[in-house]
Amino acid sequence: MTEELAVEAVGVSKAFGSLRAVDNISVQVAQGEVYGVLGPNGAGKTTFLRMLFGLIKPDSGTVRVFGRTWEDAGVAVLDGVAGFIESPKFYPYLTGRQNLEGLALLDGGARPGLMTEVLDIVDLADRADQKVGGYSYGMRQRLGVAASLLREPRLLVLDEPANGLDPAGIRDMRALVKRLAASGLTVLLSSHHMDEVEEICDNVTIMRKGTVAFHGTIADLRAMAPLPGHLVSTTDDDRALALAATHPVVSVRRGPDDALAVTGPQHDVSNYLAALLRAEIDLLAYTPTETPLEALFFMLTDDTAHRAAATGSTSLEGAVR
Ligand SMILES: Nc1ncnc2c1ncn2[C@@H]1O[C@H](COP(=O)(O)OP(=O)(O)OP(=O)(O)O)[C@@H](O)[C@H]1O
Repeated sequence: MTEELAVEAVGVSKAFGSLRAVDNISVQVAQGEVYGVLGPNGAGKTTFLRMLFGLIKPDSGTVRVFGRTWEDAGVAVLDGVAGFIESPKFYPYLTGRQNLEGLALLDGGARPGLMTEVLDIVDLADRADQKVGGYSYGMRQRLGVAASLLREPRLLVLDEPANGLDPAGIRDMRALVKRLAASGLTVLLSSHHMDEVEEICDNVTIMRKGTVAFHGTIADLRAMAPLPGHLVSTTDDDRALALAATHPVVSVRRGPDDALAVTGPQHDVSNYLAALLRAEIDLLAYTPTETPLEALFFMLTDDTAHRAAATGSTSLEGAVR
């Protein structure tokens, strides 16, 4: 017998007036996997997650969570599901532990030892008795995960958990999600960072303007990604261009800002750069442009504003491998 899916959304749509925020989305999340819903701002990720939690009702389509629909089971659909949409909210004048105790009480109490366990998991045991008002944004996000874990869920749903975090906060949040996944918990998270999804997810749905732009494994996604690109400045660009003829796998063209745009498999690019040095052409600057997966994300989602902000780059070159 095949195992019941954690989430099965079939042909789900939601419009706000004339805006089709989610347009015929189908997603299957298997138990035990980390599933990413990726897309730029306004792609429809939060609207989709809201429908899973029953916070809004789809106009059409079916959402099943562990086999149950809202129509059949009502709020019992959420048995075994926890998480947060947008940022979790806490009382700033209470400690982290007091906030969690209050939430546990509302849920009918937590089993002995659970509070300590969840504080340990989210790495807040040392700070649990300090007021939340003094917590960093990352600590509040982690406390939000702790609050979800108090329900001992089988499925954890996180809406952009790393949004607004500094690099250390992002690192801690990713490490936390990986720990939770390793413990067997199913995690469904939304993100607009390709690197986050690549690092922690098994499968991904990329959304663009309410629709699915890509759906598959991270390995499938990598296979579609364009080759890595670099901007290179040398002491003699004319000779560097001429030398490119002996490295046919590598594409070398004049790029923006007088740099040479060098594209190709990483190993061949390295060989080409070594050949430049042997020919006594020095490198003055060497800058990777967006990563191949970032480039693919921008291609799939047509997210030009985000892309310019993220990379300062204006063109995407390179063959599809
Ligand atoms: N309650 C609402 N009423 C009207 N429009 C809405 C409502 N909720 C969302 N939208 C619109 O639906 C679209 C999708 O929004 P949604 O928040 O789902 O996107 P998102 O992918 O989560 O974006 P973000 O990364 O910015 O959170 C947006 O254009 C948004 O303005």
